[in-house]
Amino acid sequence: MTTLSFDTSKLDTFVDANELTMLQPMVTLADDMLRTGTGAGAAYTDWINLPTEYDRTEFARIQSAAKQIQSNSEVLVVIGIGGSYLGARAAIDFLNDYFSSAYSSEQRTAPQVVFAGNNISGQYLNSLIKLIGDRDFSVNVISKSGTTTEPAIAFRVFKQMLETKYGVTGAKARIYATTDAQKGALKTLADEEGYEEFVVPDGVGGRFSVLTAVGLLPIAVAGGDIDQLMAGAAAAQVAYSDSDLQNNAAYQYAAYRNALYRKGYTTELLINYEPTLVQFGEWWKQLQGESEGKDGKGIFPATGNFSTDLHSFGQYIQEGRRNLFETLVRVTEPVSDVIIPTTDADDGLAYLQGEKMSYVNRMASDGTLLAHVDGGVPNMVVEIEKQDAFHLGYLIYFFEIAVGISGYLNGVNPFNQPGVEAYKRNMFGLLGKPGYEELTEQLRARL
Ligand SMILES: O=P(O)(O)OC[C@H]1O[C@H](O)[C@H](O)[C@@H](O)[C@@H]1O
Repeated sequence: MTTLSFDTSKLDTFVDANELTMLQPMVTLADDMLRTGTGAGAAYTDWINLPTEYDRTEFARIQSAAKQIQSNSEVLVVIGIGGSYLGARAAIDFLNDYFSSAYSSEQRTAPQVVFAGNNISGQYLNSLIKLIGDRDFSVNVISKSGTTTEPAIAFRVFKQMLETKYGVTGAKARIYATTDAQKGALKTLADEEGYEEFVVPDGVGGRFSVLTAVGLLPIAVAGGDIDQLMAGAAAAQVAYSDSDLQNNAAYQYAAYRNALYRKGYTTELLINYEPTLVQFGEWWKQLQGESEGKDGKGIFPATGNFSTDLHSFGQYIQEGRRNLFETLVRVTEPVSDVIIPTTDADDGLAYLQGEKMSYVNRMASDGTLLAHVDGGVPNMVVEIEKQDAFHLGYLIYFFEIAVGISGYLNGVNPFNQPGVEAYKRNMFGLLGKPGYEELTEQLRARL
């Protein structure tokens, strides 16, 4: 089996092979724009070669910082929003036991990694503070711009907590700042206070930054093998470098999505059958949504956590409006398994006794796929062999390179996100931030 297989055999009734061939010239052009830096947003495409061209010295510093945190902290608070936390959260869930975050100190082999600054809820923050209790903790504050409101508020709170607990000097030694190399409020503060700093490279946008210090430090603290993560991404960098659709599964994925979109399939559901993959879907949603949803177009990215959601909106997928398609992400070898117990009790499960749950799960996914295809929902399958760091790196790169091609195929700049500013402006206006006086008046009059 290959590291990642991409199966489009159930698309036959939706997309003709000929349609893909017709897209090849556009894919070739998109590939050229992406790789020669002649496309829109080219200044933000350094993630393409990141798996092989990263700062080795900083990488070693990340590993020693992770060891330091593991040695003096029971908890690491990762403060960030969007691309500054989704990748780490996805990877940590993907690589660890589902409930590892709830383990007791005795059960734990690495610090508990918790996330703050990804919402504006005081209730959430209070509950997190309660969870940390009197345990030793460190903070990794992450913001590429260094000016995002949500993490800035959370950082104020945790900085104060650290100073109260460890004193001003002690606190500084427990704060790790991941931000721009030159600019932003966080960079200025980190320089002034002397925090250990890590860099979000200029040419890597937030949603493409999981393989930089942004993702790597929290992942390493949680015990993830970041060498293997980078090795997997590097292998994918080689595997997905050919512009010929026949030889490039990531490009095929981009082209099929485009063909489907043109036919009115405007919502894509990324499907999983493992709770440890749920957060991967959240990471993917930002990657797709911010890259493609602009200029009045783009596929709407959503997720399906199965079989759970089959019992909630499964009905809609099967028989609702026919504008959906699904991309199933599944893992061949289960991380662990349960054998369905043998019993005399007549609970209707006699035909399954002695079977592995992974077998039942597999049959559920195969059966669902066929049912959804029969119901008019195109399905593609991305399958990785194992749920480990190497395969995760490979999978991340698959989706990243695909979205670059996909954005260009749909005629948008996949590397900006101008629309995200609209809510921020209104929030600042309503909060009365200096410089927004006129807007403040206009908005308040409308409420
Ligand atoms: O890392 P930061 O600069 O704090 O940005 C965090 C996130 O917020 C922004 O609004 C952007 O739209 C996202 O692309 C980004 O990942």
